[in-house]
Amino acid sequence: MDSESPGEENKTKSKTPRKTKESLLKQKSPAEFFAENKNIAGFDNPGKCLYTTVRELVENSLDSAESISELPVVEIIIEEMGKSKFNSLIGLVDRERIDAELYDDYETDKARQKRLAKEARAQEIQAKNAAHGKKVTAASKGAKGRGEASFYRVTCKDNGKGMPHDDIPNMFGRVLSGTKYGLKQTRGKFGLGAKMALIWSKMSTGLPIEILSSMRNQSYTSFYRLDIDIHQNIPHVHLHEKRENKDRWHGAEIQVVIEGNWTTYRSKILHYMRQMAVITPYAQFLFKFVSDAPDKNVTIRFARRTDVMPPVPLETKHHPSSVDLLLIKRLIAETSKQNLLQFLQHEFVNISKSYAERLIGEMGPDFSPKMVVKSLTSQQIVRIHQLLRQAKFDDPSGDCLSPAGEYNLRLGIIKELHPDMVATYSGSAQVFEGHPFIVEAGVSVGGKDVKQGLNIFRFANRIPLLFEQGADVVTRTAMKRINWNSYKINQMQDKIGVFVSVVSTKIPFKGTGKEYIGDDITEIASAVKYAIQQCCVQLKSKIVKKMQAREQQERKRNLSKYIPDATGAVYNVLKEMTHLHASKKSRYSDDNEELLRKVSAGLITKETLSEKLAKHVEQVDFEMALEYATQSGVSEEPRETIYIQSLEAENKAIDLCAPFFVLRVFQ
Ligand SMILES: Nc1ncnc2c1ncn2[C@@H]1O[C@H](COP(=O)(O)OP(=O)(O)OP(=O)(O)O)[C@@H](O)[C@H]1O
Repeated sequence: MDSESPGEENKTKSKTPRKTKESLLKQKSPAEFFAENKNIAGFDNPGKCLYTTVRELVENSLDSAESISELPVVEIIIEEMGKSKFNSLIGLVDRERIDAELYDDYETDKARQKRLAKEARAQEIQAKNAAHGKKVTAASKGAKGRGEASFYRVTCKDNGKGMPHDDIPNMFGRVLSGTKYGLKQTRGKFGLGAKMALIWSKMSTGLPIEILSSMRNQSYTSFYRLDIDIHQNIPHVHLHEKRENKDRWHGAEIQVVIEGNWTTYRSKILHYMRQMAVITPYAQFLFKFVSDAPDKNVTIRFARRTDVMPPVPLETKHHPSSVDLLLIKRLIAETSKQNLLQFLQHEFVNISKSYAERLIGEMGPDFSPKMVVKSLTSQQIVRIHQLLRQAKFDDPSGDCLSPAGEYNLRLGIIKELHPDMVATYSGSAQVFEGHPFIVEAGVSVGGKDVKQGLNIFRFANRIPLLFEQGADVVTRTAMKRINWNSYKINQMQDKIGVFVSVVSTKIPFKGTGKEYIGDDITEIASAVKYAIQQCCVQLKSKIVKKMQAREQQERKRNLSKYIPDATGAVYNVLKEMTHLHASKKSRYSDDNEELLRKVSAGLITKETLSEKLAKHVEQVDFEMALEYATQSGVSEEPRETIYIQSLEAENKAIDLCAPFFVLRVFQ
């Protein structure tokens, strides 16, 4: 019963306390919960909703193509719709404002004058700043009303696996349903993303989602237009049909119309796409933003840069030390194995037959290898759980994971930042709560459009993470736990790029928005620190060599600087000596006499002295460079490959051929 009748309320008032509305027991469906708390899934405001919708659709597309080892081709189109276009889409007639004062953005004439004057002043300051080369910030726009919503049709098309016809309604219309709950490295996990896009579309435009999909070798495509019943968390299908699939296309095309804000989230969306292209260089992306104002249109094609895909991540079994009571019960309910021995051996990783027998022996007299696993009592299951938590097991292997790979990471960094130097490192698999994980890192110094200080790029299961940077384990480690100075890197002045990619069967994201990995997991924090440090060690030796080369150049420059003065002084002394010698005021040894004769004959001049000294500096410098190169094993000089041809019998000459010359050596 929802509420009591007023009459009854009055009657009971004095006797029993009134039952308030809040104290009535109610239930909420998961869809209702997420609709009311959409921020925890990354749907905070219209701008962020547009960003997260794009993200969820793109990540589903990549998961889908990779699951069938298809090089991904993903097209994402955001079509901006003015209010009129949107209204005509839903069959609503545009209305002129009659009562202007009713509106949130209404301004009196006086207020308008005031605002315009303020804007003019701001523009003047901007112009002055620009003239003085100072940074110009975007001028604030005129007052904008709350109600001025922008609508966008977001379409994402891929060449992935597609979906079985009958599963589509639940995949898109039932919150917390998906195919990625297994123990496997995937971008998606919660069974929520696509549904949140639909819930937001329902909340902001009232429009359903449209899905076109076909699986490999399927003669038809499935078309669905569907909605979600938020209160019951069930799909509500408006239309579904099977259409002819002449081209045998496979993949999915999802279309949703939502409220958004391109202006505020444009740069985030483009950054996301760019970073996704960096970490997924084997995918081809076409991104389009289409507006009524053609100058706002954006088309970016992120070309495929390699045909080599990382291996497909494999589904793995649970590690015995990571399971809880609920999970053990579920595994027992779902297992096809008959007895306890088979169950332990086959439903977990790292339990061999002999180890399973030892474990069963340890469980106590109530247990035997042959006992029927489905007949275990609750107490017995608790005993199993206790033992699994205490016993020793080998760590899970990282073979089921699919890291980006050092090659891809390096490729991405070079493409993104064009750095002066870069180092990468790929760690071995480690474990957190029974889940294997791998950390890869890259650190770069210098580059184009890179700001001074730390520029951090984070990836988790090959998803770029753009929000909540401050609390993330990578940011904290890079800022607080790396002593950049000790690697000859200046944390404040150098342009440092830090790229870290973590892959795992379970990424411990904080929140369902998949925005960041917390800093409280020691295993991950220390692996991240180690990976960054390994890159820094490599960079340090490069930096030291560069510094030595620079010092050497400096020394040469300094020595050369004094050549004119030094030769001038020496030549003046020689001139003086020549005079003294000629006037017989001084006598010199034979060697010196010869020298003085050359000076008076004009064979030794200021110029010849200077030439000789310059040659000497050159020689000393060359010898030092050689010594340095032999010591450090580097040759900074450009090399030219030359090829030796076979000896010719007649003239016994060898031709050394380079692209620009041939050197013939006679014997
Ligand atoms: N483009 C697609 N191609 C094939 N299957 C898809 C596609 N998009 C969604 N799906 C299917 O729909 C399911 C639900 O997708 P949804 O985005 O709601 O959740 P998820 O990707 O499983 O997890 P998460 O909420 O973490 O993203 C997926 O598990 C997948 O099976």
